[in-house]
Amino acid sequence: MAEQRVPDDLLLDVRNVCVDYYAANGAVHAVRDVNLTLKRGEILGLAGESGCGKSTLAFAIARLLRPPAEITGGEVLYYPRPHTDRKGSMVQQNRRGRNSPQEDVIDVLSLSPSQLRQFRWNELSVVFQSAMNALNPVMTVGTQIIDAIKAHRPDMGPDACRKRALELLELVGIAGDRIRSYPHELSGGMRQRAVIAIALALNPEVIIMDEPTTALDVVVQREILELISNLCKEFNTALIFITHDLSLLLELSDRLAIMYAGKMIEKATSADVYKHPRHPYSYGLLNSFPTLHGPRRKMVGIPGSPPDLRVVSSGCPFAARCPMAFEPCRSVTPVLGPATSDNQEQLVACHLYNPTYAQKLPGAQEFAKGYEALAERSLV
Ligand SMILES: Nc1ncnc2c1ncn2[C@@H]1O[C@H](COP(=O)(O)OP(=O)(O)OP(=O)(O)O)[C@@H](O)[C@H]1O
Repeated sequence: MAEQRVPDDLLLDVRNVCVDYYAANGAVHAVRDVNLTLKRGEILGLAGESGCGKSTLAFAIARLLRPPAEITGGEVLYYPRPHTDRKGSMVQQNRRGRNSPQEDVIDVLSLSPSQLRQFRWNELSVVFQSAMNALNPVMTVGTQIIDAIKAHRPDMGPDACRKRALELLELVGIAGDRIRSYPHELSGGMRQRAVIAIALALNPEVIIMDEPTTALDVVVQREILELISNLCKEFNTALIFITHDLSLLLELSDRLAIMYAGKMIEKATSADVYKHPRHPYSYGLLNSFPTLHGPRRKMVGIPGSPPDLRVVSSGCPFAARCPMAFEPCRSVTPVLGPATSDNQEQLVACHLYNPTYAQKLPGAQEFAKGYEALAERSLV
């Protein structure tokens, strides 16, 4: 059988990844057989309620998980740019597509500790939750940026490092004279910008940001999101942006991946999710947050809470909270597939779209009615 050609713009291919946390009262199956792809320069939003496995998946991709977490299956394949493309990579260039991506694919889960150190920062950097508190309080912002550069580019002299630090500060909108400022001398938004500067320091191909703006007020949050989006576009840096706020992701991301109970339940372009959130959970999540733009929507929320991730049962994990659940949802596990035959890009794991069970495609009205009825019942 002929080998399938890897698309030129493919950067990350996460295949069937499973992660468990081993606890005294049983293993928590936090990520269950997740597949995900990320293209070069793409902004992918990873959404889902608290505890659905977003951070665990991101940590698995970056190989940052520590015991009691264990990756129990799957692969994380990374397609680096050819070396010929990387000359002078400290100064960002227009990035080109690759000739033969199959040639030097990296299996992230099999990297040795020293290979991992190379991989992180150079190829992938991570901005954690409450990132602005990640800065060292007793070091100036400049020193912290320069240290990050020096650690990975020992060949760079002090002047070149300082020049690069100033360049990075300017990129994220911080005046150069702030290079001597300590974190406590900066506002929350500025600290967040400094953290982004560090993440960009070595010009990685992909940045993972896990709820980086939740501690900021809405206005500053929007400024930071705009900055992130502009920088990613300017340097063709791919981004996995994690948040539970789906409406925020609709504005920032090219594509969305929505998780529930450790599983991927919908994957689609942001435009498609905006028009038609296909999974009842995606609809509920979208209507749990107000939007600054777009049509006014009635906020309904999703009554109930996610299931115990220690239990493995058949059926849809969302069935117990789903306003549209019907018989097969409780016994047959849905798999991701196209929601409609005319759009192979919008994948949903829901029996409502399985012709074997369902007759008519549900629309926003049915979802809205369903959730309202559910909310009324949960008040009784
Ligand atoms: N050290 C741990 N031991 C046991 N279970 C854990 C541990 N860390 C996380 N979990 C469980 O793994 C599941 C996934 O957690 P994770 O933090 O990845 O979710 P999340 O979607 O990123 O949530 P949040 O937005 O709150 O960070 C949750 O059920 C959580 O309770």
